[in-house]
Amino acid sequence: MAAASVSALAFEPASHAACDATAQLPWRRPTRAEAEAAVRTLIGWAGDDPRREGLLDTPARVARAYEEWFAGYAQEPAEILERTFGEVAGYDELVLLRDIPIESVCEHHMAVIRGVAHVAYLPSERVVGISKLARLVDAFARRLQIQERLTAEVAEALEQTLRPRGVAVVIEAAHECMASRGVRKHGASLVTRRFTGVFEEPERRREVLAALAG
Ligand SMILES: Nc1nc2c(ncn2[C@@H]2O[C@H](COP(=O)(O)OP(=O)(O)OP(=O)(O)O)[C@@H](O)[C@H]2O)c(=O)[nH]1
Ligand SMILES: [Zn+2]
Repeated sequence: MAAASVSALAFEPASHAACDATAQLPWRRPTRAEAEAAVRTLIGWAGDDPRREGLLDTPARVARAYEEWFAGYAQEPAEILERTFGEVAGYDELVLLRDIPIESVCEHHMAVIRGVAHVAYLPSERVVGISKLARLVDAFARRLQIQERLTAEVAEALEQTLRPRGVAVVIEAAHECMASRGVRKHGASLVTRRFTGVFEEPERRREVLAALAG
């Protein structure tokens, strides 16, 4: 469609405090109607006509999809790790969950980050259900992120809630913003690592990295 006809569309105005980065008003979450209007604006910006039949329901679908992609904002990491188990027969060795698939969204381009996370900790008395490690990763991944912060937040939440002797988090992920646009480097992946407690010691760090490598 021609650019002239797109610019002639009567989009709903996006002049509310929720979207205006320069506004002095406190931020508020936009309504669903405002979110859908913003999607119509982006469809127009892409060069298409949001009024055509195939696109009529798209803003509502995108709003629903956002609720899944960004479900992490509604999750409280400490609650995920609330239930712990103390009957471990003295087990005090490494607990390591490897290859947890992750999907996140980069906060610079809102493009997908996809990869795996490895989460390890050295318990002190209590352990957490392993599914909770994956849930914890998701709670932070399903937000706008940079990988370094995602890595640090997972480690910090485990450290604060479980108080283990040490935590190691390694994430390896490909950034769609580097593959489908910009520098266009398919296959490159970013590796980020965070170590706390005993894993700050070089020897223990080597041990956990060897375990992570399988
Ligand atoms: N450190 C880090 N950088 C990221 C992450 N996700 C995306 N980026 C980078 O964020 C940077 C944003 O740079 P800008 O120069 O502001 O944006 P840009 O002009 O779109 O940059 P290009 O992607 O190089 O075209 C880019 O280099 C991205 O590759 C991440 O998780 N961690
Ligand atoms: Zn990006």
